[in-house]
Amino acid sequence: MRTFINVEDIGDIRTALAEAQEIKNDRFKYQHLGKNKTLMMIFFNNSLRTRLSTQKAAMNLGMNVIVLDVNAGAWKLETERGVIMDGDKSEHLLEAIPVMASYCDMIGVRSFAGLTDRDYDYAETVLNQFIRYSGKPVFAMETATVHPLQAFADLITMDEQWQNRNARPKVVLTWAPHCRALPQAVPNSFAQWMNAADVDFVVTHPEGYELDPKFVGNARVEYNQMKALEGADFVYAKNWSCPGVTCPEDYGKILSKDMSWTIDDAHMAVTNNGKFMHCLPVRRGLIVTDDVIESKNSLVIPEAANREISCSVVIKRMLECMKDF
Ligand SMILES: NCCC[C@H](NC(=O)CCC(=O)O)C(=O)O
Ligand SMILES: NC(=O)OP(=O)(O)O
Repeated sequence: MRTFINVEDIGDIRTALAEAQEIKNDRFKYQHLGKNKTLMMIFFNNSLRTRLSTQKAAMNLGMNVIVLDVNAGAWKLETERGVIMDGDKSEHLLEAIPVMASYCDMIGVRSFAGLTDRDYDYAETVLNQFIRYSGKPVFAMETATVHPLQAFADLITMDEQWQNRNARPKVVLTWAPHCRALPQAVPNSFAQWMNAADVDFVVTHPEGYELDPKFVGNARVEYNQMKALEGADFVYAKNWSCPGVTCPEDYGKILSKDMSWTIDDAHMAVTNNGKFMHCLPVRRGLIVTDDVIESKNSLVIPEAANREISCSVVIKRMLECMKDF
């Protein structure tokens, strides 16, 4: 594996899930693979889980880790070409990338959507520059449009919960209100991975929040949230800003703060004793009530714990390929 961005990069899903369990049973089994190899994690945005779980996964695999917080101590980086750099940005990404790459063997990138220029965000401009100019294997640690390490961890968590059940689970991705405009990376990747998994997948959100067809595929979209949640086995809540699919000028905007979409006991009551899921960090009182997130049906902590496992599979596969290039 040379890049990890989309679900196709992981290949057969059942094989990947089996590999995840193998690693979970013995996290240090492949420690020899990373000896004298260095992972560089580059953060343009904040993180708790990704920072810690990725570092832990790399250490389990015997790697050395360098973490760069671009906004805390590094020169401010210009990311666009053709600009006169007379502002506060001292260095261009096109020099910084090969320099950073010269100190490592593998790169993880966190770079959220700017939410002002849809074409720039959906072209994954920053991530693709890392792929093109670093010459190293690169994985997304939440970029402009995707968060595959999260979606893979979510799938591992659901697989663990659903073991030995014959029927396909009903999985509902539901929009929920938030006070800030958030990216679409988490719902995009969740939708992409659920479409690839063997589940009955439904997406619900207010009108105007339609996700990009590239990710939502043929998933059922239901605008009535309560109807969508009926009989759900898994409820995946997330806020996202307007993806600009039906109305490009609304890209990145908050179209609704409708608090009737907040997941509370009344929402969970219509599910099939459904499990509550969220990638975290979550704002209580907006996305979900205290009672639901603290209930025995809440999977938010196991999801976060499985971030170490999903990342271990990805780094392991990249290390295994290194001898090939
Ligand atoms: N990596 C997990 C989610 C990161 C980001 N959330 C946030 O920025 C929340 C920030 C806040 O609640 O202030 C998102 O939605 O994509
Ligand atoms: N879920 C997730 O990616 O969390 P962080 O933003 O804290 O890394």
